[in-house]
Amino acid sequence: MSGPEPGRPAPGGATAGVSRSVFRDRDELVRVVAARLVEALAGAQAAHGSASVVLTGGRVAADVYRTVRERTDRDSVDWSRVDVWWGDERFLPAGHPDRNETQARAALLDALPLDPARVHPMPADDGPDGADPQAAAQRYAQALAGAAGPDGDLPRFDVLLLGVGEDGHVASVFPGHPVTGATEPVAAVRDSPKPPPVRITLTLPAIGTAGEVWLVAAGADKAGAVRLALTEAGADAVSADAAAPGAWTGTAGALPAAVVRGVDHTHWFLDREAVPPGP
Ligand SMILES: O=C1O[C@H](COP(=O)(O)O)[C@@H](O)[C@H](O)[C@H]1O
Repeated sequence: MSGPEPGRPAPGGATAGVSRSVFRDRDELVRVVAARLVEALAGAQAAHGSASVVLTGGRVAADVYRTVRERTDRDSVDWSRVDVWWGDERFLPAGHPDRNETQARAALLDALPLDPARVHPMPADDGPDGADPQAAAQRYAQALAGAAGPDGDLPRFDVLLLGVGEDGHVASVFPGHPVTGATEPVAAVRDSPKPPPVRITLTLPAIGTAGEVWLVAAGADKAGAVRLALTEAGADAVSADAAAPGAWTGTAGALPAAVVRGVDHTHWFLDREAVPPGP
């Protein structure tokens, strides 16, 4: 591994609060993110009495969830005092295998003694609002507001996990899509460039209320987006003109992965393949 201790700020990083860790391979990356997640949730409970996590979808996230499930120390977290939210969802019927909720439940949540009232999946397209993603997004915003304190629309998010798309999207905020400019906490996404076309997502301002934002990316197909995003984040001095073929080739400023920040800290967890050689 290179870089600072995972999940902890880089000393003297170019941008305050943005740091990264690069792991030998995907397995090591997944192991460390799983370990840090257990540690962070236990730490949040020690500090606040409860903890909250915002889950992402995607392949590497599923591996992290399976690894948390298998950890012998996983019960250092009191799972009955964890609030589980989602950063985005594919707007499909409940139980559909492509829903991020279905993936997270199968990989981890079904094995944990969670309080069902504290598990907050985004609505499905056969839910109370039917196939109206705008109404479903509004419903999720209301659920978030209901869990928030008196002064805000959003509850405390201790750790917010993000996968990173080959195009530099995070959650379901896609580069060049109008959702990048959304200011309400939760947005409906139509015409997603990645299937399925209809989604629900936390917006960039909502993501930015999390204490810790962790971006997790593995594999060479993510290297172009990672390079651009780290350039914009100021966490690395790489050239923006070297995006991998097929990856996002727009300007770094338009890349959602480049602009997300946690309130306290933003950390990139990467494997070596996702980090192209520097200049
Ligand atoms: O569609 C989505 O994709 C991204 C990235 O997924 P990956 O499999 O390329 O890691 C994910 O972060 C997002 O939650 C999901 O809806």
